[in-house]
Amino acid sequence: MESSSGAAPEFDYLFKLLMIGDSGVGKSSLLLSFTSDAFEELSPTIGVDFKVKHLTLGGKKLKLAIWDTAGQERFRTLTSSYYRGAQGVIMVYDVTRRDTFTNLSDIWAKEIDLYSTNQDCIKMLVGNKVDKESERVVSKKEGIDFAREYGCLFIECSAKTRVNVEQCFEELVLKILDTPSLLAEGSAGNKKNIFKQKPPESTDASSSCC
Ligand SMILES: Nc1nc2c(ncn2[C@@H]2O[C@H](COP(=O)(O)OP(=O)(O)OP(=O)(O)O)[C@@H](O)[C@H]2O)c(=O)[nH]1
Repeated sequence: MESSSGAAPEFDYLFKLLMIGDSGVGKSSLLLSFTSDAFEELSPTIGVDFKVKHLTLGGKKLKLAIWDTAGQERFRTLTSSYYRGAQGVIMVYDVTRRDTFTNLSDIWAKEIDLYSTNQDCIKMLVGNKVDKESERVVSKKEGIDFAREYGCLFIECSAKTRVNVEQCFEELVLKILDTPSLLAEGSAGNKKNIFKQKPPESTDASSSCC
């Protein structure tokens, strides 16, 4: 996206990331923690929410368009379209709720297989709410084993304390930067990049809900 004045491009790569997982696991909280360094009580997402984050990683200027989907079935509409063109998918579960972990294989991994348009799409498994260690019911080893079986990256974090939140997004992005087919798609010069898809009110550094 080079400006007509010939100024330096706003970014080298634009990547679309998607967040999925059961309702209440902390997807929106993780996104808020990453984009605004904040943690506050949030209402359940309706449909899909969207934020943009600029960062420099691996010497590249990046623009991340991060789509935060609703976990509640009744708010999930147009599901397949969320996946279109995503270079990375973040699958979140709550380490204090076993059902959110079992639903990874029952629901969320199946959805990725069904809808992801990108064979090389990088998957990141995230066990959230590790600040509630005394209430933990899913062990770190179970997370590691699941990630190995499904070919995902893996991290445990807390949106509340911000432990590992930046690492979660950065490790995913570094892996995307390491994958030539995904890089080509996200390149600023690629006319088919995801801003042709008109995300819901895609305003910079802000969020919108539909
Ligand atoms: N203790 C703790 N609570 C968290 C953490 N992350 C989120 N929460 C809380 O968990 C609840 C659900 O968080 P959300 O971010 O709305 O969850 P969500 O996955 O986006 O839910 P949907 O929008 O319904 O899909 C809220 O009460 C959050 O404050 C965390 O890391 N630690």
